[in-house]
Amino acid sequence: MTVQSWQSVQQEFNRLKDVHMRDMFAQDPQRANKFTKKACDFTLDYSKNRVDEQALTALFQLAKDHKLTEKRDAMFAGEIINKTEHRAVLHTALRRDSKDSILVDNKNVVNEVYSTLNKMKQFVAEIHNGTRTGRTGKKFTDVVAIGIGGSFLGPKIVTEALKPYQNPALKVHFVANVDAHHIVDVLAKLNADTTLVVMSSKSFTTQETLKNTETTREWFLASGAKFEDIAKHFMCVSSNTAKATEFGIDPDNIFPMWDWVGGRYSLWSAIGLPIALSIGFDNFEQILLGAREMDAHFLSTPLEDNLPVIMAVLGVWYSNFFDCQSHVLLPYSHYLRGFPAYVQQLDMESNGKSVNQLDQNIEYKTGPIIWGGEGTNGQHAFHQLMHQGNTIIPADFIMPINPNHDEVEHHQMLASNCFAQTQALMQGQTTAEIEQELLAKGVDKQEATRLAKHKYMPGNRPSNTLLMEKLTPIQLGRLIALYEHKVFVQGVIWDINSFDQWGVELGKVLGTQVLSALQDTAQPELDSSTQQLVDLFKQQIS
Ligand SMILES: O=P(O)(O)OC[C@H]1O[C@](O)(CO)[C@@H](O)[C@@H]1O
Repeated sequence: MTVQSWQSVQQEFNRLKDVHMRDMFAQDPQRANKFTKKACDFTLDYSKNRVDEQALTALFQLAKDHKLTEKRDAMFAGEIINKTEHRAVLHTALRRDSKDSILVDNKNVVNEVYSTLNKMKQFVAEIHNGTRTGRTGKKFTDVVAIGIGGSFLGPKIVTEALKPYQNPALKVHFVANVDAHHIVDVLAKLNADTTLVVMSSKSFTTQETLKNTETTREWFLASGAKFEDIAKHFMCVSSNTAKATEFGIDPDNIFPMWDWVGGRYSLWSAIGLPIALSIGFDNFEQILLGAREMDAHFLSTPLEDNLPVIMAVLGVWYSNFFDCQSHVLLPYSHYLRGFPAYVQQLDMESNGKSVNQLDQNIEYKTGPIIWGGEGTNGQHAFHQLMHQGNTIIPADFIMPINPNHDEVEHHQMLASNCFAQTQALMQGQTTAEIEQELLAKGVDKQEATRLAKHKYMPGNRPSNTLLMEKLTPIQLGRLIALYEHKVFVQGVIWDINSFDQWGVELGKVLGTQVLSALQDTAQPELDSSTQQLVDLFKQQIS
């Protein structure tokens, strides 16, 4: 980080670190209005953060000094910004207008994107209208979507979030884990004659995905199908056409992916095929359109009014100055219950880094631990620590104002809990207030003083509230793109490469070695603890 920007923000932190948001609200009746921005049908209220205009100015300057706008434009233009894998980063090309042009190796990638989208569109229509059937001529009723990480989380959470748009005649089942309890349970309910399998793996080397697909292929053949029937039932999305064909997938059934799309940024590509199969291609296009709108907002809005930038600089403020370790996502929406897990991969796989773009080790904090869960459930579980634990956890409260049901009172209760949690986190409750309450209830003075200590709510705990009118395909596209860009901005400020993921590789290599020890096909050198676990497993497995 440039020393000057760092120092300016540090000064702001020193000025504000002991100021309570209660006092900020009391002193400025315009505070909520001042720190609320509307864009892309979102309202972002970030007034319950420990900042004022001066601190925010320093934070935006930090982003400017890290050449945010230049780096953002370089990403959108297809420059090789992933410098450890020597790749462009162009998930935004997946949602561009068909008339646009972005050149990678002298090829307009937007044309490739649209030829794949057209192939998806035709495929989805054929499955939905029954012109493409299974081997016995029956219409498909189920899709088993196999993939993991970025080839799973995006399609799964989007399909789940858009339940009201799902086609009831075609049920999509997602399977990721190599733990066969999942695939076995899923397949047990299905009829192979009416089941379509979509295997998604950008690399086509991922152990879990290959194994689950093999198991599904065995199940399919055991149903009486012949080897040549596989072509009618197994589709695949991959950038590794050679490996996919070698595996037995018909080349016509391979939907392409490109190395300029990272797995965790890929739901907009053919990796989104299970989404389109579930909610229809028109709705899938709406998701792309929403993301395109958020891209336009990110590209053209001054940093001070730019939603992903505001959320990003606030995150940096808490990680690097308040020393916060985690960030919690709290969707007050059952349909968005998977969103924290999605952002967890997006953010932690992107920004969990400790070497900068100049190949130097860095000491400052980078990506926070992302976690969360749906409201109000969390209020009866982990919110205790958010309110009274001795660590600050910045929170994003996310809520659609209009639900997809007619239970008005339920929704009012949901909203009141969401808003009240932001209020409780911000204002807290002083020991004097608590003591007063206890005395009024007839508790004696000594007991009231003692209890007040335990009931004390420090408050001053920051949160953003992100409201949307309704959770629709277009709005979900905007929401996901908002978080993608937030992660990008933070990566720029931390001067890291947000687009590689070397940290997951060693586990894969060692996993293969340990497997050879479990299967007695090799005797790798293992540390005594790992060897002991292998021996125990082999002794006790029946
Ligand atoms: O699509 P693939 O190549 O099977 O990879 C799945 C996931 O595995 C990872 O490489 C991590 O192991 C993710 O980045 C990726 O989304």
